[in-house]
Amino acid sequence: MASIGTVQTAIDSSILLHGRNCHRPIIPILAYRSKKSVDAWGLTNFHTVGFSRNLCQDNVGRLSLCCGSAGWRWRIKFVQATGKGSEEAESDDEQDDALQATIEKSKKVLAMQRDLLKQIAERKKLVSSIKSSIIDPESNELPYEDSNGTFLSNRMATTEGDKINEDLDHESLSTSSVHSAVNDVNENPASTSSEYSFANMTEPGKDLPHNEIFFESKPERQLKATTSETVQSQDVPSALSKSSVTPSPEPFSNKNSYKWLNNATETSISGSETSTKVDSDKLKDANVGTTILSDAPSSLKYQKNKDAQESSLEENVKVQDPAGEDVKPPPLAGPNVMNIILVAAECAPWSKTGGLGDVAGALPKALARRGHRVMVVAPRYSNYAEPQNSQVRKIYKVDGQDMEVTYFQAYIDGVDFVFMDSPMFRHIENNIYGGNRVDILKRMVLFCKAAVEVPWHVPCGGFCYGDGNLVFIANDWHTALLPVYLKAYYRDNGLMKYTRSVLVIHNIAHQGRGPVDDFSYVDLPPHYLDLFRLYDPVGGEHFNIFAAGLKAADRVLTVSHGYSWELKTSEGGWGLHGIINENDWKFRGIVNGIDTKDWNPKLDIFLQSDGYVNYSLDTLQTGKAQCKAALQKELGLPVRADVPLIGFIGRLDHQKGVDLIAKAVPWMMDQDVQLVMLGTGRPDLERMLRHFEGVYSDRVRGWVGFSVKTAHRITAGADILLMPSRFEPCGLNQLYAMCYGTIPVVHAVGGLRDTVQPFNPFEETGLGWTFGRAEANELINALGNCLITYRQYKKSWEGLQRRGMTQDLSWDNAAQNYEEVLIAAKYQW
Ligand SMILES: Nc1ncnc2c1ncn2[C@@H]1O[C@H](COP(=O)(O)OP(=O)(O)O[C@H]2O[C@H](CO)[C@@H](O)[C@H](O)[C@H]2O)[C@@H](O)[C@H]1O
Repeated sequence: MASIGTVQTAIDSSILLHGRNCHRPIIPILAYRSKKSVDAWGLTNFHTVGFSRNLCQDNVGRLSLCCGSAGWRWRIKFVQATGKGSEEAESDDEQDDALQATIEKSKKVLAMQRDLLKQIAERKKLVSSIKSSIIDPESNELPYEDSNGTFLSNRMATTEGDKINEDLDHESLSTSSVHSAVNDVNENPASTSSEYSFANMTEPGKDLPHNEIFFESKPERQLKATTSETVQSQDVPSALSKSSVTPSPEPFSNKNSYKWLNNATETSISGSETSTKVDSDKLKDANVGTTILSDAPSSLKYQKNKDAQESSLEENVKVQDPAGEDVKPPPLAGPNVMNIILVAAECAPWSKTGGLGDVAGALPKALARRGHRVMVVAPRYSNYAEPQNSQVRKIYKVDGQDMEVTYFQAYIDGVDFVFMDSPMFRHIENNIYGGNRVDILKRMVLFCKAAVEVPWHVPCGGFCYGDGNLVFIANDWHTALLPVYLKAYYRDNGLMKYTRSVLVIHNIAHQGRGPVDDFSYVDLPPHYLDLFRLYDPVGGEHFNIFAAGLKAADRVLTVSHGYSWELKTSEGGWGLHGIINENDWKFRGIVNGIDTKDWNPKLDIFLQSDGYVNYSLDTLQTGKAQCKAALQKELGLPVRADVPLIGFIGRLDHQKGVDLIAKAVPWMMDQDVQLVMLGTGRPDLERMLRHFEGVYSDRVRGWVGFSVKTAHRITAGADILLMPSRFEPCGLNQLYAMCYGTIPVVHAVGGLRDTVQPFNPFEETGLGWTFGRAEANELINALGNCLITYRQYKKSWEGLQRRGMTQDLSWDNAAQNYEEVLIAAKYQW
């Protein structure tokens, strides 16, 4: 057989092959790929699939082909029977093709290398021009706390900073113009709206004779999906978004950077097989591609990340070195590298009311360290310093009204942080769960509807995540609608088939309950009501968002082993235990980690002024003593080294057992101790804190408010941390305390039982004191033993501190466990 041409096309199109009309039969040989893949498909991927019966040829040589399913693209090689008719002839032909392809590939690799070297040179020029024209942003790097105690970075928080932000926004516009130019050459069918319509949609796997090949090569697919399968465009039609408003591009404020970006982008998504492959290697290389593209438009970020970028580019060149001398080690996740999007209503340090914010700020970084491409999506409650306006806007319906969202983004520590801006989220930074039930519900409807489409619409580092090899991690009831939307709007309609969702329970006590009529707000097909409808003796029949999320999610996690057990009991499940038990097969507990950069006595930025000092295990005795004295001084307590200083940090509510401390206070005051309590919450408990401070002004401080700085300082300065929580899914404060050589006294429940092994004086083991029932006398008993050890057994005390400080509490272990769950979800059909 002789090849007479190769054509890449969508199906159902007519192909004109001039002068090829003859009497011998023409046979199309097809190679196919999915909608999402931008992977190179070499000649070797051709499969003879015998579609000749679908091939019509008119008398001017126009071939029309009718096969496959809508939305798929095909590569078609046309061959004519030569008369040889033998297998030998066919194999000669294939060898010729393969040789030709290899030569073409080599040429393109060389061209690509030349391009990259040119880009490096241009970049170096740009770096030096930026150096001479702007202030070094690193010089003003220390974070500060705003009036509400919210931890922010003061970089670019000044008027001057705002100006820089504006400039950067202009540059982001230039990015979007590059993206739209790039769309013209983007072959990904997902960017063609008709191909994504529900009506046209048929299951690709069903129509393809070779779908088994597609599935068999999963590990390969997932790696590609994480890198090159990502979608370039914001034009993927949305089942939910009404329209997209993209402002017209403004003039580029930095021609050099635009030029560089343009080069990089063109190279990255070149339609040729070879360059696509090379680029996928580049992207595979631990977010290298992301760094290059995301940073290019911003001269400031560009300067900040210059070292990383230079080495990235050099590594890219090395990776493509045909000699292959310097091969980078594979990511820790190995071939299971995925695109991960964590969606949460709060994310530290930008927004935080408690532990969820800490988790959303830290877990993604640990997952990124394992090699995954990771994004966090959170609402933008106020003007954050780092994130830049991506100029992507979408409109979603909430309760019949059009709501516009705009996305801001920053790339920090290997993670894409995407913040969703909308009038609904603005100006509630001090009360992010505030408002009436329906207001909160509507906010979460908007957040989840939009979040599920972020992987299509928001290019990070120049490339959208795409929906292949993608897993969402939703958190608590606020984002429990996400798994439901993923299913109802997309997967039920054959879309986002390879996207999975995991729902994490941080606290089952808040469930998004309401009357059954609330279903009208969530905008779902009527039969979905069953997922939400729940009956329990307390609430009767009601609407329950957490219930629906637990059922719809592919996997469910909670934040400790102890809590995962408790959730299955009628006492611990708060009405959802039935659903959790029914879904036990997909349920697991993973103990939280901590951010060992933020919460580290050696590095803690809040211990660098006002008499506080950083300390480590080596300087524990002097350093911690100095912090204690600084805390006593700052709070106006007598500065005494010998008095045990007891701390409490947390929400003032029933969960945290503050009332148990209140009952124990009279006893404590007889023990010659100092007590410092920091918290906000129930007004009666806030009043109680103030009352104790008034009555025992020389021994008690009750700080009503939310202050991250004070939380760090209490953790460092206190000797003992009390956590008498009635239930505690994991608890982070006891973990922070142990890292700072502060001994926890806790109710042995949930994650507290998992993480605080009780002190055994005979074997000198354990990490703190625990008590079995949430009762004041039990707390008094445990605290009494703790005080005796503090006063009389100094060596044992030091041992407790040492053991606590030398634990590995980082997120790295937990991230590996999360990865296992994400992989399980991915292979679940
Ligand atoms: N007034 C205040 N000022 C400053 N900082 C304050 C503060 N009050 C609390 N914090 C901080 O908020 C965080 C609280 O985290 P926790 O894990 O103890 O509880 P939370 O109940 O919010 O989280 C839920 O989710 C987390 C994460 O999964 C689980 O560990 C936990 O058990 C579950 O209840 C800590 O970083 C603490 O320092």
